[in-house]
Amino acid sequence: MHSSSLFSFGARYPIITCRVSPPTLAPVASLPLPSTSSDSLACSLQCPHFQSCSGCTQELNLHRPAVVEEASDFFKRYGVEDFTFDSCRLWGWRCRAKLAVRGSSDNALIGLYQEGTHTVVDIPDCKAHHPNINAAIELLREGIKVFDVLPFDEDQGTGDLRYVQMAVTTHSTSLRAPDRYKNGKVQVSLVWNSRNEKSYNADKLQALSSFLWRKGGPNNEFHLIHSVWANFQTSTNNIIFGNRWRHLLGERDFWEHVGGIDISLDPSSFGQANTRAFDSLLWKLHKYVPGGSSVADLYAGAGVIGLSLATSRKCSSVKCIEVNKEARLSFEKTVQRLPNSLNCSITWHHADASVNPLSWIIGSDVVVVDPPRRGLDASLRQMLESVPSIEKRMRSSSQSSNSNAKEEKRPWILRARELSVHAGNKQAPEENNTLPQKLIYISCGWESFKEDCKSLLSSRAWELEKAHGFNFFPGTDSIEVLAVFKRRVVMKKKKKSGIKKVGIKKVRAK
Ligand SMILES: C[S@@+](CC[C@H](N)C(=O)[O-])C[C@H]1O[C@@H](n2cnc3c(N)ncnc32)[C@H](O)[C@@H]1O
Repeated sequence: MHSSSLFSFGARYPIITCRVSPPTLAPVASLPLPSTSSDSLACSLQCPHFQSCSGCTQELNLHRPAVVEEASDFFKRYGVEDFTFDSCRLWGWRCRAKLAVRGSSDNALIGLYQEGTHTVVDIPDCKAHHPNINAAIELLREGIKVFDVLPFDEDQGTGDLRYVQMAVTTHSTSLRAPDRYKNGKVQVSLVWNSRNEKSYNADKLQALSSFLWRKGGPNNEFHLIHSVWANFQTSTNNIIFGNRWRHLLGERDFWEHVGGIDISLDPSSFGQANTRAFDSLLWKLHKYVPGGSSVADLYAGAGVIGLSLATSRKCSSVKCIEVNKEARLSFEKTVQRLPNSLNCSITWHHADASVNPLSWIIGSDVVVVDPPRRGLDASLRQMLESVPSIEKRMRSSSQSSNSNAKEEKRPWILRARELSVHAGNKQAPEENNTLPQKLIYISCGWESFKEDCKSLLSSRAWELEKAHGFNFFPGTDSIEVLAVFKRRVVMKKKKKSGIKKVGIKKVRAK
């Protein structure tokens, strides 16, 4: 149970929508809206791991990370007076966690690194995790002990289990909607320190996964485990996952429901950690995309944003660009569950958005970018800043060239076309030379966003129309931003004609 309210702090503060949910799953009475120092207490983390674990940095005022005020002031400076902040769920929000496994089989440490070290802190009572992630961790800990699974030793490169990824699906249509979140099931991915499933320690992997399924699978009073996967990784670098994935037990497909569509997420593709907050962001985003638009979704992952727009805004075309080829399978599965009536050309391209970025946005009305924390690739940002001059050049060259379409020869475009997936009822539209009038920037990195935003605005190609913040990471001083830019209208200077103005007499109608 949670309380949901809208409260405004007047002109100086952003509008904050706060949904206060309790740290445990037991139903509690709605909490009154915090207004003074009692804010901090009502919305405090209350986590025993705070300060030893690097995951959370803010213990009080979870509903209002300090950066919100800075963001509000920043947007005001650029003409957006009505920045809003949606606070969403404050505890148990994390539906996707990657955790290191260290220590010994008798005393496994499953958690995050201590700030600035490679010492893993065990976090069995993490308040950010969906409670079923914590339950699955306990089961895993038991299995590690029973089967003498050796946690990874970074110095020696030895051991069996390096990391675990836990992802919760809250999409169970057999349950009543209010019961779905708390009954989420966990997809467990074990990152195994071997080349493949035939390696010397494969029997332990098999024993551990069977244990998780036996104790947490559908034959138990509480069905906790959705599925078990293995990822094989032997490299000495810090990269968590290797390239080889194996589905071991349970359902292969993992479904979630956000932004009005069912989405499939394989463990290897990017998924947002805060499912409910992402859902809120998507619904807000829909409002800014005119019906029937052509959309380019850059940094698309499995195409969740583009596909949700295709459905809700009846887009005429959606083009998703993503560098991780593993996301393709999830995209294809999601497309299969879209409504049959959709009259949209949908494509997903395995490509780097920073290489010839113009080719990806040409022909689109709206471009959506959702880059990693480091922000936009410089080549993409520069291209977006040059949109007006590119448009001008294209206009004059199309007037001078004849109308016969040229054969495409650029290798990176031909390659990306080969690696693309085409879905939807509609054929890909004829390529036209329009460039987007709207740019929607979704950001999880406030510092890089500010730099990109300032640069886009100083180019005078774009102006800010709206901005919203979402509490994607309660317990930290980070927020997710949704910023809407529109093309700046440039007033044409009147040409001096050189002819003297002749006074025009107003003739009154009689
Ligand atoms: C913050 S995630 C967003 C994913 C997706 N929009 C979603 O919400 O599920 C950023 C994505 O950008 C991808 N990416 C990073 N650099 C890229 C690039 N240069 N070109 C295309 N995709 C890139 C990553 O693989 C990742 O899937």
